Amino acid sequence: MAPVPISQIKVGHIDDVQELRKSIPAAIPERFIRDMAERPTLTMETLLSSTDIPVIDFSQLLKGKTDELQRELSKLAASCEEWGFFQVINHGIDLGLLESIEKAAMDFFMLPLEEKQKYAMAPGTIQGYGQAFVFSEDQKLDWCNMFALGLEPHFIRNPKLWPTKPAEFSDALEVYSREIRELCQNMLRYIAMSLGLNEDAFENMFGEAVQAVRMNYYPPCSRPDLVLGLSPHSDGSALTVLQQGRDGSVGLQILRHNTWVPVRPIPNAFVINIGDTIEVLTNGKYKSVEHRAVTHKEKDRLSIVTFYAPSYEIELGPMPEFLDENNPCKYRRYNHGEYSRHYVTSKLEGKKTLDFAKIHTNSSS
Ligand SMILES: O=C(O)CCC(=O)C(=O)O
Ligand SMILES: [Fe+2]
Repeated sequence: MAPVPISQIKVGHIDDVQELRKSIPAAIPERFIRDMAERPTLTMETLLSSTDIPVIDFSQLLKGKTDELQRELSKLAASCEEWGFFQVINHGIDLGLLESIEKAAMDFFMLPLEEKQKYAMAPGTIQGYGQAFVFSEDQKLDWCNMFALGLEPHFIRNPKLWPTKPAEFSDALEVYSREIRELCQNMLRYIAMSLGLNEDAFENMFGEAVQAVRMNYYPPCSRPDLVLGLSPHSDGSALTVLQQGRDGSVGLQILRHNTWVPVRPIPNAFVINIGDTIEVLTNGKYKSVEHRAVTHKEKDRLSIVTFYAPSYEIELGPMPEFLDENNPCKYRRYNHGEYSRHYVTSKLEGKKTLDFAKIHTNSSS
């Protein structure tokens, strides 16, 4: 998340969805109502019939040079190639930490609006409380309140946006983000191995990696069939780690073979997905898959999302290992800081942000 000073943006009035829900529970202002083509289908049938995203057992990856490791690496390769998403179980992160960050996030969202607005996200920026990615008055809004903070390296932090309430918030976030950083580093090592690369290939390339967190709170919505919790997008990161609140609704959906597939949460597991950076580096072998969030009539939902990305300074493009006569180069080389800036100054619109790097050939779509 590069700091982007944008002054001339007119976003119009943005209703706070929690306040809307409290004052007029049935109201859905026009700006939240999606065009027909974007409205979600939310049948029980979809939920029951769809295949679950793959599950990776992290404890199997830790097994050194064994058959178990090889099996799990093959599963990881297939998950990244065919799904772009997987859930990670037995990740070894203390469950107490997951609970404490969930509580801190939830307690923050439950504070009075005046308190949360002390940390308001300025229009066109992406840190603080509010709705990110809104750049015009006619843009549709998401049924979501967000609270986002830059974490690493420290220069991306804005200390004024770190809340003093709840009192445990900052400490919980510090401890949590250290553990998640390590998980990201480990996962990138295994992802490199699953590609037949040197295990340090990504870490060596990334420099001092950028890490940010976004907490998304989706209150219940009286017409979940008309709105989206979060617009379709791919992540601008290398890797994203998502923790879902306990007892929340099923809300995350991924686009697979042109169908929106719900991700059913496994208790205490993380959902991990490939971001745009890995798609570019692998020349599209591993894909950053489009996803969105939907809302629920009675239940609310919380997600705590960590984005892990290369340092802004690095230049990247497809690695030579993924190029040959059958696999022509699909992306140009670019500076990652520039891509980050492009990402955070564009509205969420499917995989459109990656057009920034795509080389358009006659045969490519
Ligand atoms: O809340 C979710 O499940 C999706 C969140 C997400 O995709 C994001 O924050 O980038
Ligand atoms: Fe996302």
